[in-house]
Amino acid sequence: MTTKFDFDVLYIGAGHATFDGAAPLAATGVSVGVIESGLIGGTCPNRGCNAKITLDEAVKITREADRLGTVLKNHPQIDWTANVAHKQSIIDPLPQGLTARLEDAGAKIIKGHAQFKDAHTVTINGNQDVTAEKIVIATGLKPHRLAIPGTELAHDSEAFMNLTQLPDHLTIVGGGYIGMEFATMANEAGAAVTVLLRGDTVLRKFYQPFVQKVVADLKQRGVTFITNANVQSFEQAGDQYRVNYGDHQQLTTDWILDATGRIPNLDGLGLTKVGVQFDARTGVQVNDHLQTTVANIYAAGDVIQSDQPKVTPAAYFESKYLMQLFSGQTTAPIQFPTIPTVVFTSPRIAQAGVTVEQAAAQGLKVTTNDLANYWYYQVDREPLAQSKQVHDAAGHLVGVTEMSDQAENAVNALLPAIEFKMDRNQVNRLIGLFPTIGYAAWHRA
Ligand SMILES: Cc1cc2nc3c(=O)[nH]c(=O)nc-3n(C[C@H](O)[C@H](O)[C@H](O)COP(=O)(O)OP(=O)(O)OC[C@H]3O[C@@H](n4cnc5c(N)ncnc54)[C@H](O)[C@@H]3O)c2cc1C
Ligand SMILES: NC(=O)c1ccc[n+]([C@@H]2O[C@H](COP(=O)([O-])OP(=O)(O)OC[C@H]3O[C@@H](n4cnc5c(N)ncnc54)[C@H](O)[C@@H]3O)[C@@H](O)[C@H]2O)c1
Repeated sequence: MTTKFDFDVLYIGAGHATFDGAAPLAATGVSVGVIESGLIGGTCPNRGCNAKITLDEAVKITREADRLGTVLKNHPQIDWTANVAHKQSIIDPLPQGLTARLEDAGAKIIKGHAQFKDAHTVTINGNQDVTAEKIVIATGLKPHRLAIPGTELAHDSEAFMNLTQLPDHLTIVGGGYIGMEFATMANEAGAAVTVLLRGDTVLRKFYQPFVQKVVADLKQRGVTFITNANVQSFEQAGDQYRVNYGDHQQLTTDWILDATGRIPNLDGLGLTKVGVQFDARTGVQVNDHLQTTVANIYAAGDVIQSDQPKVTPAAYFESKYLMQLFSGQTTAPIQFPTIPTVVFTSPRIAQAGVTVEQAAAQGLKVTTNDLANYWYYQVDREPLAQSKQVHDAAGHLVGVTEMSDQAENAVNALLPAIEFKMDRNQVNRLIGLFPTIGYAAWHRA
């Protein structure tokens, strides 16, 4: 591109929004720099998806072992301390592997905190200027913290996943992805769990009848849900903590997880100085080329204002799009494919495409499959397994939502049919391995 600057493209942040595209971009000969203040890989590998799914594996197994109790001789239990050590052994090598992926492709990694000096220059740790023709803001999200007295006594999801001892009683504020996934893990590992909800809705972006079944199951397993909790303050109470909520109500707990959402990570970035428009709550404004209000500055991943869910598949796709844009493979606006989402409760709830609610509004046909009645879901005795398929008037599958232990795999299997609007003949030619969850899902496409 140019020799006027240190780099053709400089990324701020080294998460999925960067590395999935920055490595192949560097491999095309474009000169690429990546600035990272923390661990290479960002949230997903180090304190998000990979860490969480490793801890969850034992949850899935003990739940299944429970159901197959009459078949299995010894009932397994989760050793939380060992589980956290196992998680650490899985994620520890990831930053090094991702560093190699970037550097082997020719990208240069610069460790430190970046702040804009002008539209082409960022200062690292206040003392080193780096210039680039194009700069990508990919700084992700950080935990939102409740603005109440004692908020410093609460912790975030990363701290929970690093707990070497499981607290006897855990209080979780928030009923979103983190609240529900972590309530599931802590409950199965043996902690008493109380979830404090702002209103009475949990996982509001997921199909509510499925969510209600998952919540009812967690209640049956001992998790307490307090609706309209209006959390007011946290206080130290000896070795424990007091949570003041509602109308002079209190509970005592050993550990508090603030799971009230995540907000754009724009600390000390200097966006106002260079004229990049942003909103502190919703993120950096971008157009349909992921370009900010400053022409040579782009943004991708969790940090952008977008209708897409704040999940790795969206960050991955945006990163790949910028790679294509910067290497001259495209000039077209970004066109998002179907971005699927899943909450890793037990069972999971996964969805892609048109939701059941949207289908109702659009008059589309919704079919229900009671998967618990299907023999393959009876192999591991799944009591909670159902799926909903949405078809358009021509019979194309346009949406699916599933609640089951392998809902993520079922939805993955159906993505091509949704994304490429396959007709009946095409669907009929996709013959999956039998017996598998993918086959079972295709059977219903
Ligand atoms: C607990 C948890 C579980 C999750 N589970 C899933 C899941 O199962 N599936 C899924 O799809 N998604 C999941 N997510 C969401 C997923 O992690 C994010 O969507 C994804 O990581 C976004 O990538 P990103 O590159 O946009 O941001 P990040 O991965 O957050 O990367 C941003 C990077 O920028 C760095 N940075 C910030 N400011 C600066 C600066 N000024 N200078 C230098 N560096 C800076 C940060 O240190 C960070 O490394 C989870 C998130 C959490 C918190
Ligand atoms: N499986 C996945 O893909 C996955 C898993 C974990 C996290 N994530 C990502 O991380 C992000 C953050 O997750 P999250 O669960 O923190 O956020 P979230 O937005 O999913 O949920 C936040 C919850 O906190 C509640 N809340 C907000 N203020 C409150 C208050 N004052 N009192 C009580 N409750 C309050 C909200 O009503 C909501 O239920 C998600 O948006 C998601 O993109 C994804």
